[in-house]
Amino acid sequence: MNAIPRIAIEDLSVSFGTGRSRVQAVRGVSLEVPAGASFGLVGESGSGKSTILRAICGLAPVTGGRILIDGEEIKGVRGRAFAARVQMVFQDPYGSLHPRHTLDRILSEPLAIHGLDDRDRRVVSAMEDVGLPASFRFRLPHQLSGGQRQRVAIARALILDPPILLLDEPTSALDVSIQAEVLNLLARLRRERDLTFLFVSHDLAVVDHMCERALVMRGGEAVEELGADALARGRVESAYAADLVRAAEGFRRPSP
Ligand SMILES: Nc1ncnc2c1ncn2[C@@H]1O[C@H](COP(=O)(O)OP(=O)(O)OP(=O)(O)O)[C@@H](O)[C@H]1O
Repeated sequence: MNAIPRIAIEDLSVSFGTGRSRVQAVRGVSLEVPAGASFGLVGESGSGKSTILRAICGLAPVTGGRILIDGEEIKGVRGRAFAARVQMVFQDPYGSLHPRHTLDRILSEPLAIHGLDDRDRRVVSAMEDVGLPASFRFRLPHQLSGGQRQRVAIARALILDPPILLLDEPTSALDVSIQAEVLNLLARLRRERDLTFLFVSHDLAVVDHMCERALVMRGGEAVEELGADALARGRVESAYAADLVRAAEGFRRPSP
């Protein structure tokens, strides 16, 4: 069984700036995510996790390596076809939602851009899928709680029915009591829609809950790849990954 991975990253390098201010954010990182899998990127702040997601979206200066989606190399400006296949959910839903646009407008816009009809039905059904009441349809982002805003961001990411979600610390800005709800929502949506996740978190406990495999990153480099067994039992090889395991201890796992 040598199925083509949904996402493949080969020897990826990303550098910001030039000369003495040059920062090499990602150094020769490779990974493969099969269709329907959830793959974690875990590591301390500044280790290059978000930069990998941005590079996939064409938002970071790639200096080496390749990015492939379903075996096809992705290069240059990402257009509509890419948006229909890959969507990103950011840490801060407040920053990523237009403050003066109602939920209706936020969710309708991608449908209009992609020329999809039946917008009323699609908007209502997208809200339902993420547990938002239909009565919220004409509210503005500031009239919602943090968790509800992140549900809107997830609904917007899924409205074009993409097979891939890139999730950048999607629950880190939320109250601890809300984090588990949003993680469980994401896990349910993945199961129901057979989505593929590339999931960034600094917290190994969250990655353990959400992912079957993960890459531990530090200083832009891949330190160690962890399989399900290593994630579940904290069986890691490097001292750095062991530190992440210790930091994750004590986290109460969200109930499934
Ligand atoms: N636009 C940019 N310009 C210059 N340097 C950048 C830029 N974006 C990221 N970097 C640098 O690249 C490195 C990796 O950052 P990145 O955001 O990918 O890390 P991270 O692991 O996602 O951490 P965090 O969780 O804090 O975002 C850091 O040294 C960061 O300062």
